[in-house]
Amino acid sequence: MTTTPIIEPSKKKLWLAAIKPPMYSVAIMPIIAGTAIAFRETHRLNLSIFLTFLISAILILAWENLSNDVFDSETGIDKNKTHSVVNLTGNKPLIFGLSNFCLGLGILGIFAIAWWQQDWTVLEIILLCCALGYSYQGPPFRLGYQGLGEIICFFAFGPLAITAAYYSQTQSFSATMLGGSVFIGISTSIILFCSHFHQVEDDIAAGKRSPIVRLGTARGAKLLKWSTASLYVLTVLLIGLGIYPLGTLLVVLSLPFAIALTSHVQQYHDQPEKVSNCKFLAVNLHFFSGILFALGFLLF
Ligand SMILES: C/C(=C\COP(=O)(O)OP(=O)(O)O)CCC[C@H](C)CCC[C@H](C)CCCC(C)C
Ligand SMILES: O=C(O)C1=CC(=O)c2ccccc2C1=O
Repeated sequence: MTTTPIIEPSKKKLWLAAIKPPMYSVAIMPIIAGTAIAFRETHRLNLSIFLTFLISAILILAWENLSNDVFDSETGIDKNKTHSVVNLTGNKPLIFGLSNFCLGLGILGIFAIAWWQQDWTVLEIILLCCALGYSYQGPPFRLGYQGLGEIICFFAFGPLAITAAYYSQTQSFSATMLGGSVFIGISTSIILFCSHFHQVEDDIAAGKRSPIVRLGTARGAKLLKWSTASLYVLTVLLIGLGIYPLGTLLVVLSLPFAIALTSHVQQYHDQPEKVSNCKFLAVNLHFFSGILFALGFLLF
C-alpha cells in the first residue's frame, strides 16, 4: 500500500507567510497617494517628511500585525495557524514587546513630522488610526470579531491615512484629498475581505462573525465582484465630476488584476486551500491600481 507523504512547509516558508512582506504595500500606498495629490496641487515635495512617513507607516503596520498574532493567540482563533509569529516562536511576551517597540518607533517618526511642522494634526490623525487598529483586534473591543474590520480598515487606510499624508505636505485639507481617499480605502478593505474566505471554519469555532461567516462564501464572492467594479465606476464618476484628474483613468490598466482576483474567488470561494491565496491577488490589485492612481495625479 502506498501512502501520500504529507509535505510540511519549510520553516523559511512559514516565516515568510508570517511576516507577509507584500502586505506592507498597504502601509505605503496611502502615503504615496496622499503625497501625490498634494504634489499635484502645490508642486512641492518635502522629501524628509515623505520618507519619515513611509518608514513610520511600515512600523505601525508591523505593530498591527505582530499584536494581531498576540491577541489572536488569546482567543484560540489562531490555534491551527502555523504561520502565526507567536506559534512559530512560542514566545508571546517577546512578540508583544517587539510589536510595542515598532509602535513606539512609528509614533516617534510621526511625532518628528509634527515637531518639524509645529502642528499636531498629523500626530492626532495617526493616533486615531492606531486606536482604530487596536479596536479591530485588542480586548475588550475585538471589533473584527463582529465583522466590523472592513469599515475600520476603510477609514484608517482611506480618509484618515490619506488626510494625514496630504496634510503632512500641505498643512491644509482638500476635496480631492477626500475623493482620493475613497479609492484607496475601498481597495485596502477588499484585501481584508478576501483574507476571510479560507478561514470560515476556524472563525466560526472562535466565535468570529467575519463578513464571510455572515454572508456565506458564494454571496461573499458576488460582493467582492461588485466592490472591485466600484473602484472603476468611482474613478470614471469622479473624473466626470472634476474631482479626479483625467490621468487617473490609468487605473483601467489594473483591470487584469481585478479580473484575476474576482474570477479566482468566484471559482474557488468554497475551497479553502485554493482560495487561501486570494488575499495576495487582492494585494496585487491594490498595489497596481494604487500606483496607477497616484501616477494619474502626477502625470496629467
Ligand atoms: C492585522 C490585520 C488583519 C489580519 O486580521 P485577521 O486576524 O483576520 O487575520 P489573520 O488570519 O492573519 O490572523 C489588519 C487589520 C487592519 C485594521 C482593520 C486597521 C489597522 C489600522 C492601521 C493601524 C492604520 C495604519 C495607518 C498607516 C498607513 C499610518
Ligand atoms: O494578514 C492579513 O490578513 C492582513 C494584514 C494586514 O496588515 C492588512 C492590512 C490592511 C488590509 C488587510 C490586511 C490583511 O488582511
